[in-house]
Amino acid sequence: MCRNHAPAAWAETKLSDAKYASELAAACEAVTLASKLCQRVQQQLTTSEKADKDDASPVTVADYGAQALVAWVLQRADPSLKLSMVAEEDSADLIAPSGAAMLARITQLINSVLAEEQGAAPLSEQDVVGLIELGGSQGGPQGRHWVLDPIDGTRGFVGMRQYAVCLGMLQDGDVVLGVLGCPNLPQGAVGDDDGGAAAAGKSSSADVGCLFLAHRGAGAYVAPLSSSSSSLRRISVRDESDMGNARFMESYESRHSDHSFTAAVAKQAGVSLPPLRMDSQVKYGLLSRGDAGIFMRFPPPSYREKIWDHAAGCVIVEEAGGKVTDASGARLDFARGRWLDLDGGIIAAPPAVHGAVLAAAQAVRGSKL
Ligand SMILES: Nc1ncnc2c1ncn2[C@@H]1O[C@H](COP(=O)(O)O)[C@@H](OP(=O)(O)O)[C@H]1O
Ligand SMILES: [Mg+2]
Repeated sequence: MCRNHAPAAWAETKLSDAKYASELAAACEAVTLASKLCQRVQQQLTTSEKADKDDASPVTVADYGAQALVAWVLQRADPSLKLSMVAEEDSADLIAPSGAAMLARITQLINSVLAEEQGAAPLSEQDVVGLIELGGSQGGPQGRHWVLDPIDGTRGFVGMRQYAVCLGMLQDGDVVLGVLGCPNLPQGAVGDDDGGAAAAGKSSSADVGCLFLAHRGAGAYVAPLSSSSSSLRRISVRDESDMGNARFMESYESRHSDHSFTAAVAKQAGVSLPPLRMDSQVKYGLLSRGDAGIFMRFPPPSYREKIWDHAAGCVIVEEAGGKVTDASGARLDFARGRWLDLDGGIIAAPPAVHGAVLAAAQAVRGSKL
């Protein structure tokens, strides 16, 4: 029996008596706690770590720490169930002799967050390894699997831009819950194109930090990350039929998504505003909140997408009234294991706009064959 109760802010919404309300409450608690750990690490990044974007250590500590905390909350919420979690990190590097110092650093960080935020007893290094190893599930079409990216947008995290803690719940092949913790995202509308760096610079201010959440059939919502249990707002995509006013979003990193291809698709579709480039699934949140009208992602052909990079964002967009497909128009299938095999790329937008962008993408693809 899941012990989490629906927060007070859900009272007037369809969430309060929704089928997976207690699981969603646990997911929100898990993502909020993991986001606090990430914020703590990001605020402590030294000048040299910020400057050297290839130094993986701070983001590695936060990645492992966030994964262990999410597993800790989910397991505590329902100790009677064996947790199945498909998550990005594994313990191999930590249990190797060379990982001893890193494991000690992660355990110390987790314990300081647990003591301050939960008043919980400290975990041992063994506990931490065990929690991280819970993320090794293969997922699949049957039963319940949690899907976690502990830090999506690792380059944004180190670059002091946008990143997100992303947690979805897959039930018999369908993603039924999604939660995104976005510590650097302003609560007000975002319209600039600096990759979110300006917002990250103000990350301690009260109006920065968002929690997006969705329950299949009960809507998509946003709350301030710091007070998500007391405040909630239903969100929906902005159906912009005038493509001249539509803004599209794509990856900040051009190696993750082909910027020249999306520029050609935008031109073909009649989109004239410049793109909004941001790291991570924050983009799905912005689409769901109506800050921008289109999301496009076209990775190199050899790249294989993973389910944790899209599961939470996808259900949030769909519950906000949007449509998410691959480049041939098929819905994303999260039930095939850890990988998300899809055709060409991802397009997300309100239904009418989606059709126009899909047609434009297919025309541009056709012209390049
Ligand atoms: N060469 C590549 N092509 C496409 N996606 C890539 C990539 N290398 C990494 N990624 C994925 O892109 C994600 C970030 O997406 P975005 O570009 O929207 O910020 C990364 O998530 P992580 O940061 O969790 O590793 C990673 O999974
Ligand atoms: Mg990711």
